[in-house]
Amino acid sequence: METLKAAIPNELKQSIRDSSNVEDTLRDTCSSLHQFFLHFQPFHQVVTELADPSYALCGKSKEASLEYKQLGNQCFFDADYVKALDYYTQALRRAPFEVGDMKTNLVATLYINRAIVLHKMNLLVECLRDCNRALQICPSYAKAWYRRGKANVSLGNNRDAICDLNIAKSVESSTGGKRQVESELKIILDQSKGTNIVVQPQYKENSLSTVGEMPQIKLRSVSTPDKGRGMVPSHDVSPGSLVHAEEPYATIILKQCRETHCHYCFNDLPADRVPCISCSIPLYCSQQCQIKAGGEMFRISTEDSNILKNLPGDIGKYAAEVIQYNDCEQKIDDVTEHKHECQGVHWPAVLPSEIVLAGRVVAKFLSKSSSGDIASFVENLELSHCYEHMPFESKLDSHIYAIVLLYCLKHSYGTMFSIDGISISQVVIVISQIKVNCMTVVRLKSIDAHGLSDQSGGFTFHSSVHLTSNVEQVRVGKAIYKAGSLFNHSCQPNVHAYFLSRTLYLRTTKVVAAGCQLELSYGPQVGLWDCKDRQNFLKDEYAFHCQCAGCSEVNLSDIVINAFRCVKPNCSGAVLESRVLECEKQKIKHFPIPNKVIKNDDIYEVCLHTFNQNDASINIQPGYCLKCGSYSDLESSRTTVDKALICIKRLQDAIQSKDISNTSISDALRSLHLLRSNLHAYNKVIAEAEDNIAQAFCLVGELQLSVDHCKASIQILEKLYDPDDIVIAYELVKLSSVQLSLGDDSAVDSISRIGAIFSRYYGLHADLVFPYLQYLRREI
Ligand SMILES: C[S@@+](CC[C@H](N)C(=O)[O-])C[C@H]1O[C@@H](n2cnc3c(N)ncnc32)[C@H](O)[C@@H]1O
Repeated sequence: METLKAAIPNELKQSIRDSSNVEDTLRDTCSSLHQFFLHFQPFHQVVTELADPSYALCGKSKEASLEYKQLGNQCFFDADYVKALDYYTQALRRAPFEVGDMKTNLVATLYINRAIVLHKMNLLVECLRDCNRALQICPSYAKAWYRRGKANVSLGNNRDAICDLNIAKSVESSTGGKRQVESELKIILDQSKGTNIVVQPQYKENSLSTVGEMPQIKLRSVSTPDKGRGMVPSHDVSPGSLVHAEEPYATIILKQCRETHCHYCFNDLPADRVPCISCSIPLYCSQQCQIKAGGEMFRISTEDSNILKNLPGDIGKYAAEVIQYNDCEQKIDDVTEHKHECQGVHWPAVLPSEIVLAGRVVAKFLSKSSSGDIASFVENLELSHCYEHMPFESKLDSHIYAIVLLYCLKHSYGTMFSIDGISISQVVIVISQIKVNCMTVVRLKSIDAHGLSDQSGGFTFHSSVHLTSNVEQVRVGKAIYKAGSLFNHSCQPNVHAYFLSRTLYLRTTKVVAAGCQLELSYGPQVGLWDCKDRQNFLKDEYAFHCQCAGCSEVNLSDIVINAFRCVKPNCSGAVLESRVLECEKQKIKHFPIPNKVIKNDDIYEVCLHTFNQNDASINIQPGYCLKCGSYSDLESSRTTVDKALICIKRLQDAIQSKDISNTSISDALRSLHLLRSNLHAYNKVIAEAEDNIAQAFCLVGELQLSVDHCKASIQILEKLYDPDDIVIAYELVKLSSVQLSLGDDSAVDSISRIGAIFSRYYGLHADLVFPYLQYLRREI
């Protein structure tokens, strides 16, 4: 890409810098750049490498698959099942579907090899699912029926096991094999004599289960002068109400999650992950997701399935059920998001995620449009964009990527569209729409103090240890939601956005009066960063200047979050550095002070002097206390704080490496003292230091001290955020787990508070989003 960029003539770059969609100059710059590339050999080279399957490493390869299979076999014989599992998955990723290995289909063989490993690892349901997959490909695969029978025995499903083994006996061709199955059958039949055989339900593929809560609130779109379109409710809405639920228009997994999360539903990948049938990039949690993303199903050879027709009545019915239930349930959507990328080509793996997402948006349009009229594409999408406000580098990148992407898509869509100034400019706009409207899909993950994470939602706890649990938000994907894009941003949001699988849910966290905007946070919010940092982030990421109440009205959090303390011993005033002060001064000037502030408000406590001034004559200087006007030498305080922070960082590293010494804790305690004597009591840095020290004390078993420091951290965060903010609930999760370990009765209060906050933010979905909650509830 850099070669392409460097070769573009300066004159053309200048036109791109000045290009605008409004004045229609964008089409000309797109057309000129396209013409330039057409005569530039390295461009053709780039496109060939990206879009020609013969150059790509993402296709299927029998040789590569067999190599991984061999490595898997070796690890299996060495009883290294974890590695064997991984090698068989890698082999499956690369195995071409139609290829045989000895007499059996290679993919089916690999599923069975992996099923045996899963059985050894006692992952029985996963083992059963792999057997089903092998049988869907080769219904008369005796080894697969046999393995299925063995897994069913381990699961206590004797009835199914007997059926499986009977089928295995019937389809097994060798006498030795038949004898082995017979002896296995005899053992189960003997065991089952005199006992009632339990009929278990068939183990199905993972399903995308969601709780059936539907939004009941009527919303309408309104137009506002400062934020464009926005969404408002038609009547008053109480906190915790579900106001919106939506499936995405298009999604893409983030590169760093490709090996850990399902490429379709974004949930954690299980041990029996399912690779794409036609290329070696995506991994799915189930066949359902694989089919929904790629549109391809395992194909059963008719010749092979005929063998099952010879089975006696009941057993034949049973076999048909095992190998076909997925097909019956599965409704295949013609518009699948991965199909057009799925020819083993390189571009979906190497282009930036946003560009691959733009490809998915375009592909969705193309597969739905009859004429391939790409000129009307952007209009149909009805999303806002920021092309005019994008910096030059982004404008240039989007021109280059739009041309490259269209050439890559051409390989899948042939003559459905022509590549010219019109189509390229449409894709440039789509790229800028993605910049403004794309949501990051996140998952909540809890990590205990020993670094173990809750992968499956199923917790196994030792009765004596209640581990501290840190709640972490993991960014897993990017998605476009068409109606969801109409909700504006606020740094003091009244709506909380979260995701179950790929579905977006929006829930109110405050009372919202009829006609008032429902606003969510695009990332930054009051309490997380100061006003300047939030505004810079929104400018860089979304290209707008935030006009929300949090950025225009004075609030306690923005004043104290980075503040120093006053030199006067008992003064609670905040002292600001110039960077923060500039931003706050703007707000103070426009804040109707006497009306809004009550004298005993915290905010009055930290900047009383400022409020006593007439707003016309406000003259605050960096380094002067906002309450009493005393001067502090911020340079010397900054030096002390920086030194103390080095020490806190050392403790953080020690926590990460689980190597905490008494010296590192006592050094951190001294640093905490220095922070407290230089920074304002509500400064976020103190909260973070308290939190680190709490974690360290927990790890060395000093649980009471851990509780004390955890509480100190929460007290500050309650000043920076709303006391009922979800961030406080995350902190309370840590506190309550240590309190439980101590047998401290106040755990009950902490857990009730967590429950109340979670149900406001996640409603009926709270337990699904954060299964650890169920464990905490059980404890009280
Ligand atoms: C996802 S869209 C929201 C819907 C948009 N207002 C529309 O008309 O389509 C994001 C765009 O809305 C505007 N916007 C959203 N929140 C804003 C805020 N707090 N301040 C200023 N503009 C905002 C910006 O133009 C931003 O690029």
